[in-house]
Amino acid sequence: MLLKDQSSSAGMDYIEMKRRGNFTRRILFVCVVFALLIFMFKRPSSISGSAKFSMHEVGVTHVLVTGGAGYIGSHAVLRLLRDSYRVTIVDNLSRGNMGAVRVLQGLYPEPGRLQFIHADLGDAAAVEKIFTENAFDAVMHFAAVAYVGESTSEPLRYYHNITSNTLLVVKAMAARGVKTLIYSSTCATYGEPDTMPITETTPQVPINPYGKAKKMAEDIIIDFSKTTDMAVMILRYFNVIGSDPEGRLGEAPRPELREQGRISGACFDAARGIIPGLKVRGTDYKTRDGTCVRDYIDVTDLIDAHVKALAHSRPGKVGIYNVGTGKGSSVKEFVEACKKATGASIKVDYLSRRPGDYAEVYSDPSKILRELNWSAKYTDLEQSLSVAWGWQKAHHNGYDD
Ligand SMILES: O=c1ccn([C@@H]2O[C@H](COP(=O)(O)OP(=O)(O)O[C@H]3OC[C@@H](O)[C@H](O)[C@H]3O)[C@@H](O)[C@H]2O)c(=O)[nH]1
Repeated sequence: MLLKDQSSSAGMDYIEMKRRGNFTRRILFVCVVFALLIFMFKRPSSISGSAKFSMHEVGVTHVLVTGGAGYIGSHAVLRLLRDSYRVTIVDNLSRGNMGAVRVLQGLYPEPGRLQFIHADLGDAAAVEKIFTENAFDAVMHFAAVAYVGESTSEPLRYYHNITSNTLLVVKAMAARGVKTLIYSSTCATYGEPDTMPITETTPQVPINPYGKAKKMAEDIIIDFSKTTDMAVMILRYFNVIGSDPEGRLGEAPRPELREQGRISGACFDAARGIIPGLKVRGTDYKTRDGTCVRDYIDVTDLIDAHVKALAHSRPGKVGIYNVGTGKGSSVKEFVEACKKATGASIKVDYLSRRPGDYAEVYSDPSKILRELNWSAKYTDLEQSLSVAWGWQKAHHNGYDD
């Protein structure tokens, strides 16, 4: 009986152990499945990224940079190459500089790292060919004419170059299944808002053809993105200044466009004595000193925002961000900072208002901080201008030196 009881108890123990073993295996199996599900959902898809992964790690290696020979585009190419991306530049060299491309080629001579294509984005056949012959993972679309004053005297050039060319780029991307677009937009799309600072939900009421053309390009991109799983990031830049802190690249506007040019170029030209003095356009605005107020953002910070935008882009999602410092400086304050940075006594002439200008714009950059963990680091105007002046002094004739 005892024996029987013992054997029966041993049998019971064996059954109990087996039951517990099965139970443990089941729990383990459920845990493994659960862990796998968490891993799959947390892992970014091949095109999108996350804060932890660079786009390169998750699969984006080849970026098309339109306007990569230009001031902002060339700085973007430098950063992308530094971060191990493959880059193709397409530029019609109407405003950009082959000299900038040569600098980049010299820094990254390895075959396959940097390709340059001389083409106009208004040439539909050329654009189609570029997209057919290359497999791009993402496009950073910088190429554009970008002078507010010029846009009022040559509006058709602006609608063609900005709006129509963007349409062709987006069409080509759609045809070839390129799923990530980082678009260079502008604070000029807001026009002259009643309240400051400008948030991304501030109504866009552009007052010059430049701002209107960019707003239309934004609309094209946003409407198209609703019909696809394209990942879109629209960055609305404020006023870009500065240059590569290592002095490899700079801003070299076309000499023939001097009269149309931006305040930074005009200040440097005046400091170098290339032009007799700086023309300040408008002193009767309702601002603290009567001159226009702008939010000056360093190009190094701006490009960092692009890299973060690329990393955070998600299929089927459109992200819209202001890229600025959140601080406004008047033209007079800008000129004072430029005088200190260059050590030159810049002669200033005060003229009437420039057509298309708005009195005051500065950004609320809190959305981009919150969502992309980006904020401007180089917020000292004089410091940014000193860095840019370093390149300007060494390149009296731009990239031709
Ligand atoms: O020679 C000059 C140039 C400019 N200015 C003034 O300086 C201020 C800034 O003008 P800029 O031309 O440098 O810049 P804007 O504000 O017109 O547009 C700029 O910022 C937004 C970007 O998207 C545009 O591409 C860029 O041109 C304006 O008040 C303008 O009238 C001068 O007083 N003299």
